[in-house]
This record gives sequence, C-alpha cells and structure tokens, in this order.
Amino acid sequence: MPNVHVNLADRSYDILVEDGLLDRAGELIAGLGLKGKAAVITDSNVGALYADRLVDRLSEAGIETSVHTVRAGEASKSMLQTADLCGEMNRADHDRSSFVVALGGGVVGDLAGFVAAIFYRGIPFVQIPTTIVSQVDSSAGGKTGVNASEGKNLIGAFHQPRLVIVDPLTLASLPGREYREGYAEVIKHAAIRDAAMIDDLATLDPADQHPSADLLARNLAIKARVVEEDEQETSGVRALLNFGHTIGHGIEASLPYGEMLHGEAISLGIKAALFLSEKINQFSPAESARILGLLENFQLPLTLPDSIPTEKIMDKLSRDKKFTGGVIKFVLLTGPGAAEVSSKVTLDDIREAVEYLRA
Ligand SMILES: O=C(O)C(=O)C[C@@H](O)[C@H](O)[C@H](O)COP(=O)(O)O
Repeated sequence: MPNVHVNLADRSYDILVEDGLLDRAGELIAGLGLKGKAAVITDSNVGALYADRLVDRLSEAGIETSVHTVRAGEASKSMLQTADLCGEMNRADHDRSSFVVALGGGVVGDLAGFVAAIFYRGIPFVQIPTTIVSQVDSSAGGKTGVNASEGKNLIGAFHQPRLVIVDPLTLASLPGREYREGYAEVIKHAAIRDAAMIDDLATLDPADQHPSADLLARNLAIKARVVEEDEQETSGVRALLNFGHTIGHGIEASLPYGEMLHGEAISLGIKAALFLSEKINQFSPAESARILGLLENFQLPLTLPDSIPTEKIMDKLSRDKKFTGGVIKFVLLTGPGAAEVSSKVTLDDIREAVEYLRA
C-alpha cells in the first residue's frame, strides 16, 4: 500500500493509503500500542455512514470507545464546540491514557486534533480523513484548530497525529460539490511543487469519485516533505502551502461559515494569487491559464459574488496570521511548480486582485 512516512523525530508517523483501510482501522490503531479508551469524534453526516463500522473494528481489536458527534459543517469548528467535546469526554470517563480518533473531513480533523491537543493538556490522536481536502492535505502536518468570528483558524495548536488512515473508498459517498472542492488543494500542490501533476490532473473525470491511491499519496508526500522541512512554519517553507489561502480565507470568513466551502474559497484565492504572480513575478499567463482550466474543470468558482464587499474581505484577511507588523507574507508562483513567500505584495495589490475576481 502507498505509505507516506512523515519524519519528525519523536513525532514521526505513517500515512497509509489504500482502498478498504477503514475496515482495518482496529488492527492498525491497536498496532500503535496505545493503552486507553478511544474517543471517536465525527460529524452528523460521516458518523451516520461509518461510525458504527469503525466502533466495531475498534472493539474487535480490544479498544473501548465513546462516540462524539458534532453537526456537519464549518460552523462546528469553534471554541464552543471544543469546550463541549472536552466536557463530553470527561463525562465519558476518558483519562490521560485515552486517545482521539478523528473520523471525517477537514472540520472534524482540525477540531478533533485541537481537542486532542488540549484535553488534559494533550493526548494522542489518529486521523481517518473522509474527504478530498482532508485526504490530500489537512489530515497531515499537525495543524489543528478552530475559527474565530474574526477569521479562519485563528486559534489552534501544532499537534501531530500518531497515524493517518486514508481509505479512498469513503469518498464515493460524498456529495459531488464536496468531492470537487477538495481539488482546489490538489491543484495548489501541483502549482507550488509538481508541474507534471498539472498535466495528470487534466486527464481526470471530476465525476469519478474514486481517485487512485497513488494520486492521494503523491499529494500527501508533497505535504509531508514540506512539513518535515518546516514543521511549525518558522522558516517560511511551510507557508508555501498557503498558496491561494490569504485571499481565500478572507473570502471564506466574510460569509457565514459553511456558506462557501473551503475549497471553493481557495479556488478564488488561487485565481487572485495567479493575477498577483503575473503582476509581480512575471509568472507566465499561459501557465496561469492551465491552472485556471483545472479549477474550471472541477467546477470551482472563479468569480466573486457581488454580495461580498471588498472591504469586508480586506478586513478579514488583514487579521490573518500571515500578517506580521502590518506586512503580509504572500505566496506567489515563480515558475511552473515553483513558489516563493513574497513581502512585495501591498494591501493595494491585494485589493486590486480581489476586484479582479469580480470580472
Ligand atoms: O498545512 C499547512 O501548513 C497549510 O497551509 C495547508 C492549508 O491548506 C490549510 O488550509 C491550513 O489549515 C491553513 O493554514 P493556516 O495556518 O493559514 O491556518
């Protein structure tokens, strides 16, 4: 099976990718040698489909569980929900030997990982991602956290999972819109690190909800190598993974959470970042067109709704973590499959790029 190893000294772990792995989750998790009870955190959609199966597999492997279900959607990625889950876990008699299993997409993974990071000052966790966004991106790398009304992911902790179990078969049950949104992150990886993947993605049928394990693993390997180089985003290398996310997060946070899906906002953010890459780095318009063609093929939005005022987006994105002392670290492309973190992008440039999205 494709196995991506994330090498982070005593925080190293495997990412296993193979059809049918959900049914092997019990033995795989038991193999970690964790002794306590598992708190399975899931959402109302994914839990209804897979929680019983997972609990059965864990129980067959001798692992006792409690299941904690949050409402599906981005609004659950909150401090309130975090506190509720910690209370539920305490009442379910979890102790310091317990661990968390995140069963769901990016919202569940980020939220459950954050709960694991802070419950009793930190317990282990395992990721079982069930969406494209989480299977190629958010389940790996240890960024956990929740949103604030001021912006996306403003509260969180770095907490690496002990294991990531990716079963591509779980993608078949996703609504088409939620399947396709994930490709914004795949296209991001191709744009910043793997130009050859741009050609490969052009051959995919967006209606076929069964991507190859190799494609998922190729994305996870990009993520793993970046995280190994710069685990806590201190040198700037990890910030490259934020390509399309500065303006994307600003747009996402300007609407009630969940109204525009994360990948849809990132699609707009990528388009704006391509505009700025052309303007500031003379990035090739032909290369931009290839990337935009992919976003279009996956039916991702490329036009900003008039209902979102530019100044609201500017306000949200100016509160982004990537601003330090009023200077934004903005990711621009420098060539096919290559990117840099630039300090040359001004707020006026960003405003112009946001306006460009209305065309
Ligand atoms: O893992 C990272 O690092 C990323 O930037 C991946 C992003 O796709 C992801 O959305 C991430 O959560 C955004 O990070 P943030 O630091 O801007 O919250």
